[in-house]
Amino acid sequence: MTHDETTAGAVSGPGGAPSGPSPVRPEPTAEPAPLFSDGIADSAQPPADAPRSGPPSGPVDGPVTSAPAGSIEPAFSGTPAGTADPAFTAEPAGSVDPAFVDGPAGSVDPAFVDGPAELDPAFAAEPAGSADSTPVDGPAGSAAPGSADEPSVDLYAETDDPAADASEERPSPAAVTLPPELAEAARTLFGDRLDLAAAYAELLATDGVVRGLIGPREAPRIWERHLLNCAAVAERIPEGATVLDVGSGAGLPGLVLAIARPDLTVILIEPLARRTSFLIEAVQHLGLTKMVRVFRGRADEAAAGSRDAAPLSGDIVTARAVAPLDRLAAWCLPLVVPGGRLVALKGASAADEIAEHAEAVIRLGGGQPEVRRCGEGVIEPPATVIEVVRERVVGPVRKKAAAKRSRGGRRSGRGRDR
Ligand SMILES: C[S@@+](CC[C@H](N)C(=O)[O-])C[C@H]1O[C@@H](n2cnc3c(N)ncnc32)[C@H](O)[C@@H]1O
Repeated sequence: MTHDETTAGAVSGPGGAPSGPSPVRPEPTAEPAPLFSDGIADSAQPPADAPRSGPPSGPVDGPVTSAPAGSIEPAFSGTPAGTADPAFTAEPAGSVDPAFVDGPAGSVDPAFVDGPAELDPAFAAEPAGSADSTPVDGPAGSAAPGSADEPSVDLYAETDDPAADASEERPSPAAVTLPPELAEAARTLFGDRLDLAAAYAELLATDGVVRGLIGPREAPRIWERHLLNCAAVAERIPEGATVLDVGSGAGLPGLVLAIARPDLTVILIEPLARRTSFLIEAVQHLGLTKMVRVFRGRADEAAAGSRDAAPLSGDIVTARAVAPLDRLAAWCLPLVVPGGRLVALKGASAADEIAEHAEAVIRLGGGQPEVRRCGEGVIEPPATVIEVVRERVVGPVRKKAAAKRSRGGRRSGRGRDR
C-alpha cells in the first residue's frame, strides 16, 4: 500500500498529547515476524561488521544502474533559483549551489526548512573530525571520540576537511554499483524500490562525498554499510507509521526507510544547514516530497514546536550515530507518541548502553530498553537496534525539580543566614 499522497497534515501534535490506543502495533507487520533475539549482534556498525548478504544464491541480475524509475529527475544538480543560505559560503567551491537550499517552491514546507538551527551545546554527537562540524548558528560541536553510537563516526571522520574533499575529483557513480553478492539482500529489502535506492546510493557517493557529508572511501561501501543496514530496520516499523528520524545527517536511516517503505510518512530532523540542504535536494530528486519532509532544527526544538511549526511527534523515532542512549532518550522520547517506540540503531555497544543507561531511560518515561536484531537471514550480521517504548509522558521533571530544589535551597539558605 502506498501513501505517497501523504501530506503534512498527517503529522500529529505534541509528543505528549495523544490519548487512546497507540497506532503503533507492538510487532511489525511489514514482513513475517523475524526471528528476533535478545542477543547482541556482533555489531552492526561499519566498518567493523559491515553487513554482508547471505551466500549469493546463484547468478545475480548484475549491477543495478543508478537510473531510477520514471518519476525521478535524471540529474541531481540543476539550475536553482532562490536565496542563498549564508551558511553555504563555507561549502567547498563549486560543490553546492546555495540557491538550492530552499528547493523548488512548494515542495518542502518552509516552516520546516527554516526551523531553528542553533545547536545543542551538548553536541558531542558530532563526531570527531566531522566534515560538517560547523553548526549553522550554534557553537561548534565538539566530538565525542569513541562515543558509543557510532555507525557513522568513521564515515564522517574520513571527511574532516571538506575543502580537501572538494578538491577531489567528483566520484564516479560506478563506485557505488550494487555488489553482486548484496543484490539478493537489496532486492529483499527494497523490492520494487531498488532503483530508487540505487539513485540515493549514487547521490550519497557523488554529491554526498563532494559536499563533505560522507567520506570518499565510503562510496564503494554505501550499500553494505549504510543502505542495507538501515533498510533492515524497516521490519520494526508498523504499516503506515509516522517516522521521525533524529539527526538524519545525509538521510540515514530516514531516507532509506522512506525508500524501502512507501507506506510511511517520514520527517528528517537535522540541525545543520549543509545537511538539510542535501536532504531537501535528495527528497526532491528521489520524488519523495509527498511522504518525506525535512525539519531543520534539533530534536528538542522539533518536540517543542514554535510559533511557525506545530510540535512534532511520531509513532516511531529513529536515530543512528547521534548520541548515547540516555541523551537520545531525553531528546527523542518527547517526540514519540505514547505507546510508540524509539528505535536507535546501535552496534556492539547496545547491551553496554542499556546496562549503563536503562535507569535514565525509564526515568524519562521509557520502558525497559530492548535489543533487537533486524534483517536476520538477509544481511550478515543483522542490524542491531535498541528499542524503547514510550510508556509514560514525563514532563520537564528535571527543570521543575531543579527549580524547586533551587528555591528550597535558597529559602533554607536564607533561613540559615538569618
Ligand atoms: C554522526 S551524524 C549521524 C548522521 C546519520 N544519522 C548517519 O547515521 O549517518 C550525527 C547527526 O546528528 C545530528 N544531531 C546532533 N545533535 C542533534 C540534536 N540534538 N537534534 C537533532 N540532530 C542532532 C548532527 O547534526 C549530525 O548530522
